[in-house]
Amino acid sequence: MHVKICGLSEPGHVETAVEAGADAIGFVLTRSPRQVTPERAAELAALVPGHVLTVGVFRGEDPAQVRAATLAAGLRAVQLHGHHPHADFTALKDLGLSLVRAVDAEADLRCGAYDEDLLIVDAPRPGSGEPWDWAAVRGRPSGRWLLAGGLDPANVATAIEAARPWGVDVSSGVEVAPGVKDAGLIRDFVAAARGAR
Ligand SMILES: O=C(O)c1ccccc1N[C@@H]1O[C@H](COP(=O)(O)O)[C@@H](O)[C@H]1O
Repeated sequence: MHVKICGLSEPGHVETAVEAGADAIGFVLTRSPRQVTPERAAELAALVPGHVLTVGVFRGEDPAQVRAATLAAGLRAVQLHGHHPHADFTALKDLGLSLVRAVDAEADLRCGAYDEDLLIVDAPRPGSGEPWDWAAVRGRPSGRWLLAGGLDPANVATAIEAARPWGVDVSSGVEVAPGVKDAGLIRDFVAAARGAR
């Protein structure tokens, strides 16, 4: 089970996520209570070992803005939220980074349909912490895909059982307030996701 912890902004929480065994760590580079500057993301990404993927999270920015921020932060993957056209992914292909397409359940759920390397199937409002009907997508996405949206340490095993994803992604569910992560919740989330059947 691939586990991504998203929206980190403090060095201690990055270290906690790495120690807990996260496979990917997301830095939000778009408007959000979790937004960090590319310079801050670069400082935080420097704490992440090579086996853990560092991801820049965007929503609504054009490819030129995404390119500039991702390169400034030195990240290894780009996550585009919303209904970006195929051309936006094509425009970023030459970066040689992993491309992640993050959409709601109404979108095309074939991983790779937009030349992306990884698909995230998320709630209609990304980063809101709102649970949704995870079981509704069971069997629909193809390829490597992460389930996101309203997951937390207490419900992630149920969500995995319901949707059968390749991995999971969380932001709000490991926080005590919007944008304020909690080390214990990060550890609990990784352990619960890994322990799920
Ligand atoms: O986390 C954010 O603030 C955010 C903002 C804008 C776009 C995406 C964002 N995060 C992504 O949303 C889901 C997690 O949502 P939740 O808070 O756990 O319900 C995940 O894909 C994050 O990468």
